[in-house]
Amino acid sequence: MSVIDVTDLRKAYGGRPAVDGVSFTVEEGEIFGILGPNGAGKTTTVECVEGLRVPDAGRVRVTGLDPVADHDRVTRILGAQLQQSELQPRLTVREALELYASFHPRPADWRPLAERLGLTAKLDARFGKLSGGQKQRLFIALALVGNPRIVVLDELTTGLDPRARRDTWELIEDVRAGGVTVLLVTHFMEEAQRLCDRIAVIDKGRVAALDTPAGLIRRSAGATVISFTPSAPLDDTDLNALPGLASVARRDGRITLSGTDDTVNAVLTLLARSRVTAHQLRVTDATLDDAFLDLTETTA
Ligand SMILES: Nc1ncnc2c1ncn2[C@@H]1O[C@H](COP(=O)(O)OP(=O)(O)OP(=O)(O)O)[C@@H](O)[C@H]1O
Repeated sequence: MSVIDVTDLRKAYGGRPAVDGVSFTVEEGEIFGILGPNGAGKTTTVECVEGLRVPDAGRVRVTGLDPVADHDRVTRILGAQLQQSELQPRLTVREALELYASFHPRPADWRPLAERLGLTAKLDARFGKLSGGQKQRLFIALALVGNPRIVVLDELTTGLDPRARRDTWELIEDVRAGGVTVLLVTHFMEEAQRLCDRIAVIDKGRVAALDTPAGLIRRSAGATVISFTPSAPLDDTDLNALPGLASVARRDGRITLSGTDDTVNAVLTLLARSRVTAHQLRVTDATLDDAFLDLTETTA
């Protein structure tokens, strides 16, 4: 069953389209990622889902409700991560958690949430005195304190150190295991690959691709990467003629090719025919990073 339906969403600022016909559906219980370069329209899209922005055209539904017309009901179902400016600097962490819990009819117990997010020692600290990472963790706690059915997290782990980032990922997995649907805006490929069931890659206000992380990697042109240091120079013309080739890069005498399994086989044949030995030969799957660059480059 879908809990978020976005159909042909459009939103322009001063005549410049920021979101230009975006459609996607989020199923109940999934972690759905929105990935895209800076300025692609990700935040505008999720703000329309949250009812914070009014679309110019298109249709947005959250559990069948219109986030603008039914804003109060939608805010009870959907927990959103706050922007920094929305919290008073003098408020303590405890006061913020109690205040936000009081907004909801059936809030979560904020104490275990604070514990899980490493905020227990900071309960009496004022918001204005928290580090960037601590503020970020508080925002995540506030998004979850209302026991939402859906949570929208925009730049979830920006500003967190690697340990806190991994802890947060585990927390999100727990949240999902508890039946909550997660809509996640992220720049981090590792985060998207680890957490998301499906990802919409947004570029220039449009959906460039929508698939599972593995599906996005498979469909990108250079799904397989082969790298080696040749014992003798190889001719560019021969390399560029390889079947299925997506990219060639040379650096410090090392050659890195991306393409398909056919590319790998053909380069091995080429090496054997040229009597060139490949030192430190590595064949790896492309990462979501590679797929992302490929998908967002080809939609100009
Ligand atoms: N309030 C606004 N007024 C005018 N232009 C805006 C406004 N908000 C966003 N934009 C523009 O709309 C486009 C999309 O912005 P948006 O914040 O949705 O992108 P994003 O994908 O979330 O970017 P980022 O990853 O950098 O946060 C950008 O060109 C941005 O400059």
